[in-house]
Amino acid sequence: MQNLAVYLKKYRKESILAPLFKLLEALFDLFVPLVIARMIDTDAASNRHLIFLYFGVLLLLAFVGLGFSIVAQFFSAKASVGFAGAVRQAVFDHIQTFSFTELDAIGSDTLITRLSDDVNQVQTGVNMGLRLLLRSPFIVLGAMVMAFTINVRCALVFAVTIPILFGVTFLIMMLSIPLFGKVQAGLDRVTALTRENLTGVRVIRAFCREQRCVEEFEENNQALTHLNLFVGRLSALLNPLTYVLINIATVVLIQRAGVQVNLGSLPQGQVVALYNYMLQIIVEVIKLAALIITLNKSLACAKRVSSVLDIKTSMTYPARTPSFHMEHTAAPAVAFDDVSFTYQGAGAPSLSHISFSVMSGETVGIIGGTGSGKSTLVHLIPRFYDATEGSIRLNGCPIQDFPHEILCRKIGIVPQRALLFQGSIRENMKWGNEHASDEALWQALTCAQAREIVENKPDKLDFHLEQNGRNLSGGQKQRLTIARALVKNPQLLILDDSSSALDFATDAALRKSIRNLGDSVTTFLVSQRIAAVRQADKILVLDNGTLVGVGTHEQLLHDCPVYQGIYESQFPEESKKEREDA
Ligand SMILES: Nc1ncnc2c1ncn2[C@@H]1O[C@H](COP(=O)(O)OP(=O)(O)OP(=O)(O)O)[C@@H](O)[C@H]1O
Repeated sequence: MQNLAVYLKKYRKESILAPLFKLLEALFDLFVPLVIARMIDTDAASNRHLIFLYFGVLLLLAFVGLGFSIVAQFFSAKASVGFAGAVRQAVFDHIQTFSFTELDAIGSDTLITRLSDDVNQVQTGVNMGLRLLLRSPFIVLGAMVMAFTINVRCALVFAVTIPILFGVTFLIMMLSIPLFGKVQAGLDRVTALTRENLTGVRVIRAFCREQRCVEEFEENNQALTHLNLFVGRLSALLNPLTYVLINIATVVLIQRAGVQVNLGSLPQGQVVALYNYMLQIIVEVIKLAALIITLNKSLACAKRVSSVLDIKTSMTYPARTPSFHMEHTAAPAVAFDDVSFTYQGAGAPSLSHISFSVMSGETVGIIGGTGSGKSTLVHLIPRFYDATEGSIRLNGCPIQDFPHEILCRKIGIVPQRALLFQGSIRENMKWGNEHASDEALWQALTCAQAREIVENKPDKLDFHLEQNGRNLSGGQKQRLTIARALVKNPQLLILDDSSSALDFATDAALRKSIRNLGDSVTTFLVSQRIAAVRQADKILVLDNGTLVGVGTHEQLLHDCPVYQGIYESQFPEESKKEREDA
């Protein structure tokens, strides 16, 4: 958790001043019962002015205490809010460094809970901790010391009660700490279900799964509620237990003090002072109990936030570009050499011993059945994942030697799921190149067969896209994401099944304009459709993670049984005719 403490260091001054002012407030509070005792023990008839003086002192103590309390609150709020802001930013920045392997392993739902709810809990913990962590024990122990200055025999009641109080508090704390972690994990599950439900609402309704979703949510929500209730009850035990203990102690105290008052060895005012000290202890122990519950929650949340910061990304990039002479223009644009890849936690490899090379300017089709490894293969090129075995080279240079920005600049990838962000079309297009002119944007849109879509929108390039581009159709989104990748002028363009929502004519026109991009652009077209890849210079056929064929459409029809099978299933008439002709 030291990795979180670093962010509080920036608020060192506030973190010292907040408890300090709280201690000053506490010190003033401790004098109040003494002044009241003096007031009671003063003969009112002969010393009226003294009574008014004590009254004035009491008012002064109250106002000065209030002033200290406000200042302490200011500093603790400043420190805790600033600290939480810095932690939130640090966690967000750190997540950006994660490779897909880490993101897959930890899961986005728990990251959202940790970044929002957990950080908020830590903020509350820091705020309360700075104000009360020292104040409450200080008042409890201070009240005991003051009691000893009044009467040692009565003060012994305090000396016995206070350690028992601390013991009970500690026991409940130890029991509840691990449960708070479980509560947050339960919250992760509920967040995951909510997210899945909201993002998949159309599918859920189409399959009439609303009732099942409600039941599943209810099940998890109930489990979370029960756990929360159990932890709440456990923590709530603290208050009645401490009340009972203090009330017993108060009865014993009054009995002892009463005896001494009867004997004439203790003035009545001092009994009231002792009683007031006992009341102060009750109030502070209640605050302490609330503080401990909050701190427990905060600690459990802080551990979860800290564990995100502890994750080291498995992907590192060099700071410097490989020198120009290391990138050979004559070398293949992309070369896979005996590449295998297994997802973390998956038993079997998703790709096994893949070797092929592609020259600059070539168009490569990747085809294969569902789950054959097509997306996995293209995800290795921009280093979404690193190959578990073998090597991948770009222009003769290992991909691990490219700094992140250079790799990003070289490769334009259009993922299977078209994703656009809230903002104007122009803003989205400029993700590819922030300096791109409108002319360059229109060029990319034209190439991606998206010009008409934008021209028909009321504000053209300024048309506002909703979150996830939900005010566009699936095909429109796909074309805009292709245009976004083209704005980059990438050397490598990867289209991962990104024309699946396009009609045949648009798909054909798109492929034609991509083929015309020129010799400097190497294109990977991932598809399950033969029509989408048949004109590629080279087609890779994947079957269950292995490369079972490489060649042109004609070559593969001749010598790749898997390709033949796909062709027959998609073009039954033609393949029948070809067989008859043969
Ligand atoms: N993040 C992941 N974690 C674990 N296994 C994965 C992950 N992504 C994919 N896989 C597995 O890897 C294999 C290849 O998946 P991949 O997505 O590359 O197939 P694909 O050929 O692109 O399929 P499709 O045409 O359906 O998109 C599948 O068995 C899949 O279950």
